[in-house]
Amino acid sequence: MSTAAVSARDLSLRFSGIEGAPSVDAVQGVSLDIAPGETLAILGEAGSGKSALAQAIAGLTDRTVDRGPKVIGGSLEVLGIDVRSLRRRDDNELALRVGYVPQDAGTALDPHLTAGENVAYPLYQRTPKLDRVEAGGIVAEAIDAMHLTLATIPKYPHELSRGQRQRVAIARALVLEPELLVTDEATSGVDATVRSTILDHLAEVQRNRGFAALAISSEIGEVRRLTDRLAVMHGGRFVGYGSVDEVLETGTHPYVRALAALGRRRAVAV
Ligand SMILES: Nc1ncnc2c1ncn2[C@@H]1O[C@H](COP(=O)(O)OP(=O)(O)OP(=O)(O)O)[C@@H](O)[C@H]1O
Repeated sequence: MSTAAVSARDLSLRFSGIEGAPSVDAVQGVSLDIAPGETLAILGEAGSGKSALAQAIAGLTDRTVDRGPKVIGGSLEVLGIDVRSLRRRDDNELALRVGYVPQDAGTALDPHLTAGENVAYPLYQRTPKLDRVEAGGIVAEAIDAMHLTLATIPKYPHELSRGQRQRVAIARALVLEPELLVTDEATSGVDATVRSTILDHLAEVQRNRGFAALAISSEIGEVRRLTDRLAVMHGGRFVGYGSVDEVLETGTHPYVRALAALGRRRAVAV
């Protein structure tokens, strides 16, 4: 039997407060499974703990990054690795196997590097002496997989549109051919048409490569395009978990009811 891509049991995460601020219990008692090749989408209002969960699943905790969330309870295994066992110095194994597209990833690209150099960055982290021609080929393929033209490669982030920057960030997250892709609102701030194109390209790459994915989204329509599996977060907890229809039809939490009503109104409008 193959190992689950992600397995969390009763997981709780806390941010320690900085400069005297109180700590924040961002995630409380969450359990979830993602099988190899499967996608789980997460919906929830601002501040419900989605990003904290995404960070921990990407292996970014207080042990590996500054101001990362601390696992304070339960367990979290990602690609067979106990996230609690990661250390700053040896966290590379997960970093190289999990692609992470953080919130506002496009804005987080290095402004001093071209799009191509941004995408190549993880390749050189893994293999510092990688042949430049080989790296160029891999970068071109990654750019092309997100349906960006090769003319994008020498451009700097400020010369690209927001949608193009998001796609460069996704290409960068995919360049090492990760076994798991974690996206934190990969299409936020991008207009509806471009959003739809990006989702199609992502789905295409996933079909071809078969990686598992955790996709944080802010929109039920987007979730339906990505997957049939949904978790809904509210106040750090899961208030719905299962197939999209099952969650929306049987969920009793007011936030889930509101989501279901919104979905119905949209369906009527279409
Ligand atoms: N680095 C941090 N240090 C302290 N508290 C944090 C940190 N990051 C997030 N928080 C707090 O943890 C809680 C959960 O935040 P999180 O970003 O995970 O929510 P979210 O659902 O992703 O929200 P959004 O959609 O706004 O990003 C919030 O109360 C937030 O203010």
